[in-house]
Amino acid sequence: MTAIVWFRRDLRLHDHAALHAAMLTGDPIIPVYIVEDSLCRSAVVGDKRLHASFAAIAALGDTLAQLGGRLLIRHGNPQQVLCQLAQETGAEKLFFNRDYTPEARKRDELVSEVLSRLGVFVHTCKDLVLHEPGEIMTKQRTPYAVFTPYRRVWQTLAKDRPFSQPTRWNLFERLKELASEPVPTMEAFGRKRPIGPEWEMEQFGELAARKRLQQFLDGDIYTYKEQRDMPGVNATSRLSFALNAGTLSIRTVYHSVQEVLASARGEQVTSIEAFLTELIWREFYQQVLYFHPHTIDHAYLPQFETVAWENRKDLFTQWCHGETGYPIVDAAMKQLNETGWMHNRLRMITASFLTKDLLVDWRWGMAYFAQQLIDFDEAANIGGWQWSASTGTDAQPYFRIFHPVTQGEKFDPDGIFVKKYLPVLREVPLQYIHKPWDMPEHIQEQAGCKIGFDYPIPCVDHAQRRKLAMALFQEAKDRHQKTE
Ligand SMILES: Cc1cc2nc3c(=O)[nH]c(=O)nc-3n(C[C@H](O)[C@H](O)[C@H](O)COP(=O)(O)OP(=O)(O)OC[C@H]3O[C@@H](n4cnc5c(N)ncnc54)[C@H](O)[C@@H]3O)c2cc1C
Repeated sequence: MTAIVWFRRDLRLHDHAALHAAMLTGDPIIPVYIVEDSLCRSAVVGDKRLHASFAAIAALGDTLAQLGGRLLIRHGNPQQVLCQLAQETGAEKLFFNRDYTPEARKRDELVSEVLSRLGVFVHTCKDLVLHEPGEIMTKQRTPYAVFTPYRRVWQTLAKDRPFSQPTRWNLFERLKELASEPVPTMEAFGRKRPIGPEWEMEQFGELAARKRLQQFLDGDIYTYKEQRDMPGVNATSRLSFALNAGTLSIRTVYHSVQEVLASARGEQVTSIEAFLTELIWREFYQQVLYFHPHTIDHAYLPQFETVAWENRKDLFTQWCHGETGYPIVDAAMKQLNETGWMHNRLRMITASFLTKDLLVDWRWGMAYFAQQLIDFDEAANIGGWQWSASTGTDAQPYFRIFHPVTQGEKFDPDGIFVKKYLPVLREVPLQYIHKPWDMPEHIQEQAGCKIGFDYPIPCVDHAQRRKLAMALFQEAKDRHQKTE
């Protein structure tokens, strides 16, 4: 018998549930990745995000080649590709790891149905999370909508251990004879490849992910709690791409952290626990989306579905380009546009600013993040946006609105982050760094930064917009109450 292992958001060989399950059968294995061309051509996926995925696929292909194997690459719709591969090779089993987004579930159900009809045994595994949607429910068997009680239950449950590595790779012997496309390239899809050492292919593979985890465990995890909100310090794990592309498994991360925790003392323990809490948020949002698929483009809280957003295109464009005149917002958007990643505190600040200061619909910002982020994860992105826009589960209340100046002063007190991404502000004295419009003219001259010329005048007045935002939310709430 032969088993196909379909790689998707799990681009690694270590601690891979579906691969492990397939190996246990003792059957020779055909590893395959299916490229969905329409997605690679779609503007919904930006160049940086696409490049990072291609690089992770290439790294997996290289590792398999070093083992004397090969990653088959095929293009097309998954059920057709997999049916054809099963017929071509006589494979009677298909293994893959479960994914929980509405689109992925639809695709996987179809694949399972079509292949089962062909007589192929379809085996799916838990791999993306430690606890799947449905494993943690309230006493009334409803999904949790509030994080803290969800977290409490999550913490009490036993966790799967990482899977052991096979000592011998039993790969399909005619693997090299099977037709395979080359690893997809940016050029093939008419895309621009980002340039610079940080974009080298090896930065995105399994090996790089394991190194990043080790570095984090050797240092920043011990100070995570006090430094995690400071974008200038850059002390978070930066594991989000690896966890979403699956170049690293969540079991490996969790159990490695547990080992570090076992020998930690005092403040270190609180810090490590704060990091673990973030991993729980990741799973919390997976189950929110699973049970509330409409939150993909509708507010979780129905009372805020009809907020009368202004949706001014000019303001949205200024936000996308980092030209709002508020340094912490602009520097954050530059970080996103240049690196494909943004610090969590800044994701909250920019999302709050777009929705509550610019009064632009959260769905616009969410789509922009989805295009730009290399660590894009549908559930986390929806969760983060709806939290910031006050429309989601356990969200920031709509009347608690981030002040873009005080957020900057609190979380980038030395202006290190702002100066890094907005070099035009480098000579601006610290007292003005988060409100450069307050600089007297002679200081603007000394700093080489004329407001309105070298750096924009704020595009809106925060105090006014805050009042307007609160009124719009209140109106939506009142409208909803009347219709109930
Ligand atoms: C508006 C908005 C949009 C977001 N979009 C995404 C997204 O598309 N993809 C994504 O992975 N995260 C998203 N997040 C969550 C968070 O910002 C990132 O996971 C985090 O910044 C990644 O950096 P890190 O790996 O250094 O995080 P760390 O602080 O080191 O956290 C470790 C891991 O925990 C998980 N995590 C941390 N914070 C959150 C969170 N708030 N929600 C869910 N999981 C979390 C991630 O997997 C992360 O890698 C979003 C947050 C907001 C506010």
